[in-house]
Amino acid sequence: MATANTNLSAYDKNTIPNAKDFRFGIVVSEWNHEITEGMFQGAFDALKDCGAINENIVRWNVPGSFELIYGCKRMVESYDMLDAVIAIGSVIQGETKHFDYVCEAVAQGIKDLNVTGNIPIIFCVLTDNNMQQAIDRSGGKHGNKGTEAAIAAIKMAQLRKDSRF
Ligand SMILES: Nc1c(NC[C@H](O)[C@H](O)[C@H](O)CO)[nH]c(=O)[nH]c1=O
Ligand SMILES: CC(=O)[C@@H](O)COP(=O)(O)O
Repeated sequence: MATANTNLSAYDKNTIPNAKDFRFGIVVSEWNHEITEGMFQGAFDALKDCGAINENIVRWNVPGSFELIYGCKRMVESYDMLDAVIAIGSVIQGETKHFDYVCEAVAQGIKDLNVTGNIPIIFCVLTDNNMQQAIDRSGGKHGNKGTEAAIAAIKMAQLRKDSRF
């Protein structure tokens, strides 16, 4: 099912673990900042709504989506108590192949962090054909990808905790 048939902000709190004891990192790309701020707000609000406290949510900014990889890596290295990190970016198709390289790099880079690291890194990067698609997915008619990412972060934090021996 495509996002057009889904509301990215829809969640049932009864099915989500309480987040009050978890610590979250959020790394936000400044490219297309009106879009990434919308997703940051969606993520922050959902974490709070599910029980997370302000003191347990740390935010860093990076210049573009390509830098999310290093930003997430350094954040995990700098804070030893994080339970999940959300990488927020918005890549919008331009005239050249730059879009493909940035999208490919950030997806592979964040995948690599998940494979090699111990902290789940959530992929909250919109890869849109145009600005309208980005608006629709960052608090617009299709909801907010940031909300969806926050719910994924809570579920993965719980999975990580439950999977410890
Ligand atoms: N065009 C977009 C970019 N480009 C910038 C790169 O992410 C990167 O910051 C630069 O190449 C320096 O390493 N970034 C986005 O997040 N969104 C775009 O649409
Ligand atoms: C996604 C991009 O990297 C991008 O918007 C760059 O635009 P262009 O390909 O026109 O230089």
